[in-house]
Amino acid sequence: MAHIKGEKICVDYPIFNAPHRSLKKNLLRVATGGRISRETGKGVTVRALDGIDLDIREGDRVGLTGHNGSGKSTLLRVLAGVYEPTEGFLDVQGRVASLLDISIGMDFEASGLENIFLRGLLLGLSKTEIEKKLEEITSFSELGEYIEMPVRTYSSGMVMRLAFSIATSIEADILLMDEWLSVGDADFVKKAEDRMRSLVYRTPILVMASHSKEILQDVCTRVIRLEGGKIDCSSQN
Ligand SMILES: Nc1ncnc2c1ncn2[C@@H]1O[C@H](COP(=O)(O)OP(=O)(O)OP(=O)(O)O)[C@@H](O)[C@H]1O
Repeated sequence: MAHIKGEKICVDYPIFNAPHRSLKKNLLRVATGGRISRETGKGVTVRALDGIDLDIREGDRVGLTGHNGSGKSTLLRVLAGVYEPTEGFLDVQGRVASLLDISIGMDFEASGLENIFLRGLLLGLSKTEIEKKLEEITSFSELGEYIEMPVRTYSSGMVMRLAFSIATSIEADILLMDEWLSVGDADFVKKAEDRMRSLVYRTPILVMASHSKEILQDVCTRVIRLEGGKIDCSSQN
């Protein structure tokens, strides 16, 4: 069974070359960002996550919301295994698909077809799995003969179509997203929306950050609000 369990997760970012002198207190009283600390001997750090407890099970579609700098992307990266918690415990059971930056790792000198393999491998698919999906991904992208051309010859919208078609072809137990994905021109957007929904509803667990109340209400079964790296318990539903 897919499952995410976290206890008192903290993430500190060390800041190199940061000024050691604090600005006046009234300037520091801001509504955004993690807590900046200047401990002697430790240098300057930003505590982006501060004691996060999580218990996410199959069937949960969890929305992460909160101000800029409240820790949403950091939490997604911790769940994706990009960052290790500085403190606390995290157990992620299941195959994780991270759609945090769908065009990362794209080789612009390689063809669309070659990029399907490259991206597929990065997403954790085997070569055989990618071969099985090749036809479907190519046809969904509607890139026609361009699929055999180097990606550097694509427009930015064409690159996103390709990246989106690959990213949404995966099968995973846990899906991580930074905002609802929507790409392409008016015609493509409609079918991209259907494809996103199909992916989200067939994946046992979704964790998605979003600033859109409508998307969170529409897609998620519960919402976690982060505030300065902590869970705002009063806002959970
Ligand atoms: N690479 C980094 N180095 C240092 N500090 C960082 C880094 N990435 C994020 N932070 C800090 O961590 C805190 C949380 O940032 P994070 O990107 O997780 O917030 P967010 O909720 O995703 O924000 P947004 O809504 O703007 O995307 C902020 O205070 C930010 O300044």
